[in-house]
Amino acid sequence: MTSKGPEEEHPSVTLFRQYLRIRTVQPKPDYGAAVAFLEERARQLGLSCQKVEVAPGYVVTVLTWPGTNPTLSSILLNSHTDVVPVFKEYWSHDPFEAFKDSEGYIYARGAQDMKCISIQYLEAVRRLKVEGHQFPRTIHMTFVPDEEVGGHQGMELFVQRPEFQVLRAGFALDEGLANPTDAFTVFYSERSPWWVRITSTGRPGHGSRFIEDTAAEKLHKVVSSILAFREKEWQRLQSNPHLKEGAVTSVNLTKLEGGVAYNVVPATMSASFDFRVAPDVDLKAFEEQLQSWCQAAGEGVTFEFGQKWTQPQVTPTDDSNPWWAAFSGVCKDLNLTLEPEICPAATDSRYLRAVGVPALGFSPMNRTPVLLHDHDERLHEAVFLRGVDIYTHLLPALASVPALPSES
Ligand SMILES: CSCC[C@H](NC=O)C(=O)O
Ligand SMILES: [Zn+2]
Ligand SMILES: [Zn+2]
Repeated sequence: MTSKGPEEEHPSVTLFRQYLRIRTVQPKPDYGAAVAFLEERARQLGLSCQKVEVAPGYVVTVLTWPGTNPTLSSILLNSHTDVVPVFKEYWSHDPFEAFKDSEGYIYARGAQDMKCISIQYLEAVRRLKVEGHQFPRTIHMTFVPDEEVGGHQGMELFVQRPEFQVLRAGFALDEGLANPTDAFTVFYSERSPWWVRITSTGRPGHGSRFIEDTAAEKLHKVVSSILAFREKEWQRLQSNPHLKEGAVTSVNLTKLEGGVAYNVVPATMSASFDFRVAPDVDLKAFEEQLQSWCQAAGEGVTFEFGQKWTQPQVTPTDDSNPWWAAFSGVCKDLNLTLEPEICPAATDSRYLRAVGVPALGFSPMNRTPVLLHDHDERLHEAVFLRGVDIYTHLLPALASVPALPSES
């Protein structure tokens, strides 16, 4: 399916490259251009297009292909429209040009995360419609803003809206990760992001003196406790070949703040940590642990949250879950090897799962290095087109799952 020159490029690849050129890059994404692009897709596909402004300037675009049995819950195909910033000087090609090299690799921010998937959904639906198919369940494609900065002005608000209730989502697909091997990664849960800022206060004074009870000394103690915990989790991961990254809790020290001059001992210093808490962790006990690390460091050490997710959910990956049975059944028929895992990072799936919608994180990219958020993010056009094929098989199965006990 690889095409060589632009004149023989597959139209789905051309569309993908057009979408990649829209600069929906944080922190100032051009959402207007993305919404206009999606409205035009809806028009071309003969699908209804609803725009839900969840916050001023933040529009969720919903394209709907109605099913034949409106009593059944629907399939939600979710993708976010924003992409992360770039360090342009490290790229081999302009990250918003969607350059395709002679081998067929498409270079662009969003090539993996996750503009590929938006277009794959659209192209799979187009193909199935053209072939005259109709399925019992309605398929909604949701294109949401703001995911890359936490989804607080996107999916988090959307799931609380009446427009979301009306969709009656029974099951959702969302993003996953590329897999460098022959297998495909699928996420059934994710770790909870806890962004924690620890502030230490202590006695100030002249930098030449042996001052006791300084902010720095106490902050150092907490940092040591947390980094020791990090090491323990890292060792746990390293020593057990059955554990994948998402199954342990990670933490990184990502910010240190404080101080005004070399010779002034500051009264306040802070350290910020990005924790990703595994879904089997008792969150109450974990917060108590944070508390006790701070207390052990001395007086005047406190913490606050920049992000605190407390509703981790797991979508079952056994045949008791009819959605999993349909999804994995198709993969089996297509001879795709699945590697079910817990997503190490956070996606909009957490908001969906938290309101009771089972969700799988799946980006159909195998034999592809994980380049999301990285320099030279790229995807081979053949892998992209194979992804369209895969969705072309997944959608009929998912949209034909018979009525669940709760639906009859
Ligand atoms: C925790 S809100 C930020 C969400 C972000 N998601 C994708 O990279 C992440 O850092 O996982
Ligand atoms: Zn993403
Ligand atoms: Zn991302």
